Amino acid sequence: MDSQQQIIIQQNAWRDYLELCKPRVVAVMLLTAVVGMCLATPELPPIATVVSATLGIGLMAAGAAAVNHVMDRNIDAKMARTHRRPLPQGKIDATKALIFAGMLSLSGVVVLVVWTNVLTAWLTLGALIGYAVVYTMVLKRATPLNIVIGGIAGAAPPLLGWVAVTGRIESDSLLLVLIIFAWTPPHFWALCIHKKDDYARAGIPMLPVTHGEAYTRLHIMLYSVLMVLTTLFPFMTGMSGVIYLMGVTLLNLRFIQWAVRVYRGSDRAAPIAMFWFSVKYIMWLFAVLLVDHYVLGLN
Ligand code: HEM
Ligand SMILES: CC(C)=CCC/C(C)=C/CC/C(C)=C/COP(=O)(O)OP(=O)(O)O
Repeated sequence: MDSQQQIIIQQNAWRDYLELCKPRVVAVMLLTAVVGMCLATPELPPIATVVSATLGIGLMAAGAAAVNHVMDRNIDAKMARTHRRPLPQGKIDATKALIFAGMLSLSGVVVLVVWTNVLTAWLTLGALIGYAVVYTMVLKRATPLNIVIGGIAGAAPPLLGWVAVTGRIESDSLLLVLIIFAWTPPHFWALCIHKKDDYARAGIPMLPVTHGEAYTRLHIMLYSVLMVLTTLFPFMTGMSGVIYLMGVTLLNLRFIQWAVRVYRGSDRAAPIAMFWFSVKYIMWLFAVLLVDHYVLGLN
């Protein structure tokens, strides 16, 4: 093998390791964490805290994602959506991936303990265990309520960002957690309807597999309404102002429109379109929270 071929293989190996980190999901989580940091204080949060907390939370979230790739490698091999991942393809073996996950997670803990604060490190460790162990190893395989409960881990980043800045758990930060917590079931179940056969083949008890599509569509609708209600809390408590209210109302109208289309069930493309909209929705919602915070300077 010549040196050029070796370089190409090494470049591809890095791409595989990056894939273990679920970089796009983690990036959006970090957006919600940074917004948590910004909303925690009327001034700009200290830049050193923003850097260390983003790095630490990012490393630990990536570590959790890599553990998920290891634990789910046999399931992933059976699903069309995931069978090309590095572990099912044999591009990375499980031991190496686990060492990689351990290194990411440990360096994340060190960054948070040394440069952020210990409470943030503990809470992020809780989220890591919540996703990598409680959701991935237990709930995902056990109950169709897996993502309702497991969603707490994915919803944690705004709290983690907030605590990084203040050192305390404050009630306003929990409102942001609540929004992502209520958003997660419609986000995931929409995809799940589209990928129902995949999950059935892999023997994973996701809601459309265990309770059928109609039941799942109804629950997407119910959780969407619940989510819309939770998005009003930041305005009702005075944490955010009218810019947020106007922005989130537009987003909510579109979300409910998608939920209705999915609920009706006649448009086969609606669930996957709703899933992709849900990703844009959560990014825009946190962007609007940020704009509102700095333009209106309410808290
Ligand atoms: C336990 C809770 C959650 C579950 C079960 C879940 C499930 C999923 C699944 C199965 C995908 C498809 C991944 C793929 O095909 O690679 C996905 C994509 C995505 N999720 Fe979630 N999700 C959860 C929480 C979150 C949270 C909290 C966020 C961000 C705040 C998020 C952001 C995203 C993004 C950005 C994508 C698109 C990734 C891409 O571009 O490929 N998810 N989610
Ligand atoms: C420390 C911290 C903030 C931890 C959160 C970690 C994290 C990356 C959560 C991601 C949520 C997610 C994409 C779940 C899907 O898992 P799945 O196994 O159901 O989906 P898959 O089939 O695509 O792997």
